[in-house]
Amino acid sequence: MPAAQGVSLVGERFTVEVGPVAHGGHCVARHDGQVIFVRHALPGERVVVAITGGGAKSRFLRGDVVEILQSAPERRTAPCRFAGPGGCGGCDWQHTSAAYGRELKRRVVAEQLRRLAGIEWPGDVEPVPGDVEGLRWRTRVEFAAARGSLGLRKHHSHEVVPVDDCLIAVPDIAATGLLTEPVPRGVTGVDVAVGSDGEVVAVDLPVADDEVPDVVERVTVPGRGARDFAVSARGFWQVHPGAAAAFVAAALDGLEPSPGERALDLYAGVGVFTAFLADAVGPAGRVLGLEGDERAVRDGRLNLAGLGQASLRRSGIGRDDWSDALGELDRVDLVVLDPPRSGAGRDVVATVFAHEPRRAAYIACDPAALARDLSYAADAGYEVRSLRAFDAFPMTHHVECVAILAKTG
Ligand SMILES: C[S@@+](CC[C@H](N)C(=O)[O-])C[C@H]1O[C@@H](n2cnc3c(N)ncnc32)[C@H](O)[C@@H]1O
Repeated sequence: MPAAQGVSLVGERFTVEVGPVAHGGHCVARHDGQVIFVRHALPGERVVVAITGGGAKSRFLRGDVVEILQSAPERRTAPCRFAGPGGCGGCDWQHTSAAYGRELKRRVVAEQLRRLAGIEWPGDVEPVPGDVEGLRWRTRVEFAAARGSLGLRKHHSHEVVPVDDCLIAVPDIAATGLLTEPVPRGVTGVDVAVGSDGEVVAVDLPVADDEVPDVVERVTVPGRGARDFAVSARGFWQVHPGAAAAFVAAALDGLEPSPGERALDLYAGVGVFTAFLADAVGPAGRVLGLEGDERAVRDGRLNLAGLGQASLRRSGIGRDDWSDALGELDRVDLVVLDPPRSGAGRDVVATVFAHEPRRAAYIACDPAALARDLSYAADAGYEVRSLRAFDAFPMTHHVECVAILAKTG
């Protein structure tokens, strides 16, 4: 531990009153004035917490609940036997219902928007259509190998907890038998993806990108039809089967694209927004998707075959000369921004809004990054017209937002 953090407090136990939920899957408590981010707690509980990180002079400590002295009414026994202190780090909120998990996420989204963007958000976190109590939804899982078997990592650790099932994963994943079979020598992990047609692809790691097969993902958007997307079994794809369609519907409902409009899809992946936008703007319109990953661009071009008004270019958004690519469009009416967890950042946001789009849809997997980018958009003269949040990762702290922006005023 760095000297600046003082004497390590790891292993110490303190009795604390648990305060509000915080971004990251924990609640805030205090001991002797020092903040502790407590996992496996719920607001309003009185618990004994064992410190797992930090020292006497640290800005904050981390800890796990090891005893519950007074439980919250929303607490339940985790359905998964691998969840909990010292267990698998994949889920944060197994010890409550999916509905209360959404309430906790609502508080986090509202707090991030208020604190970082000065926005009061009155919304709720919506379940993704088709979700059943937050279990058995995940269609892609990365298992790590250790001591001859597969498992999932502990929170903030490389240590692997062997598992024979994962209750948030679709049943087809455990049904492969992989989790109970010995792992061959040299295999460091297995990535499993289940396509929407039920095909299960398991890829031993390490592997070269080019050797990873595609799976097919069908996206059906009410009122906008169905499209199939080929995507690498290790490439980016929404892991909740209802998520991609829910986000496309929310984005396009907010953008209200018209025939002939010009649209930009930034961080386009394998082209899911590009394709549905292309359908909406029609042959007289134009859609340009930009994506940095070579394999995603290759798959995306195949997915867009037959849509003459759509193109996908490889571009490192925010890196050298990326904005030159925008010259392919004679104007920008609509924008979709779907950046990675770190957000788009001030420069990308400023560049995009300098084109004065009629509307933009921002799809965000991190509410703090979203709030920061919305504040940059406000500096560029754009305000939030609507913001929906989706529980696309039940039982975890992750939450996805779709914000629609238009010119202020
Ligand atoms: C959250 S995913 C969204 C993908 C796609 N819109 C979808 O819904 O399937 C973010 C995408 O941004 C890409 N990406 C990350 N950083 C990038 C950058 N600087 N320039 C271009 N693409 C980037 C990733 O490869 C990934 O495909």
